[in-house]
Amino acid sequence: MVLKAKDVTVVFGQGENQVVALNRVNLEMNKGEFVSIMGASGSGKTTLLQLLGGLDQPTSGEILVSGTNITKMKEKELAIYRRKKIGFVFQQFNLIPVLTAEENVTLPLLIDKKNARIAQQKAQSLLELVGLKERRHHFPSQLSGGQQQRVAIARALITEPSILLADEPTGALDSETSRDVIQLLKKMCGDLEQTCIVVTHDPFIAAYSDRVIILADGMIQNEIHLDSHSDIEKNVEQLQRILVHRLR
Ligand SMILES: Nc1ncnc2c1ncn2[C@@H]1O[C@H](COP(=O)(O)OP(=O)(O)OP(=O)(O)O)[C@@H](O)[C@H]1O
Repeated sequence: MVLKAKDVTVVFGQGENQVVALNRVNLEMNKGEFVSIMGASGSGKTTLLQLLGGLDQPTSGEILVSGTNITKMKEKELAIYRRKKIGFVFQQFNLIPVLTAEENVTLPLLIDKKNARIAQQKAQSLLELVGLKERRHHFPSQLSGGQQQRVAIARALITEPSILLADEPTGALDSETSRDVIQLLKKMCGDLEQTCIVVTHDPFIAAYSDRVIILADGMIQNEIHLDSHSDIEKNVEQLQRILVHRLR
């Protein structure tokens, strides 16, 4: 098991303004699993992802990553954890506009003081894997949304993280590009045996998962196991049937 959340609670604010964003969540994820987190707006999806990525700490409970309790870590240690173990992909790509695709992908290794030439070679092979070899010298503004997200995926994978966290990675893309991006993410994570956790509102995206976790009011309301190698359309239908009742 690569990740375990034990009785995790997150409370924001105080008194009348208090919001319980996560309420005693328990979760386990295995190496190589591809998991989606769904739920209505405000159900706690982003909060959960941020905890798992070490961007925030729970009010109570524990998060264990490969057996290490990250909730006990100080900020400096957490920053190292994030840099070495976690890859992040966001809805808005978050590429640096003045850097080329290749420079954006290289950056996490340079920040980690790795050899520049090796970083460049690694970036080039990742950009080839995501289908952007010919565009590696383009700036983000010269790339389509789907291409920018491919660069962001390559950037997230360059440090060989054991967990890849994606918050609405297809939220800014049209449906056809979204499908290409989620298929790429799944293939890359599968090839590299990484655990991938995707927050999404879209059943067409969640349909590619091994497991879908549905949050409601900060609690896990339902877990659906899918055969992600089977007919994706069948998975979409199954999810839509369940979500019609759950996501009101
Ligand atoms: N920094 C914060 N301060 C106060 N309340 C917060 C904070 N962050 C999140 N919340 C609240 O916690 C709850 C869960 O928020 P979260 O962003 O995790 O939901 P979500 O499921 O990701 O929503 P969405 O789908 O709209 O992005 C919401 O009620 C939200 O208003």
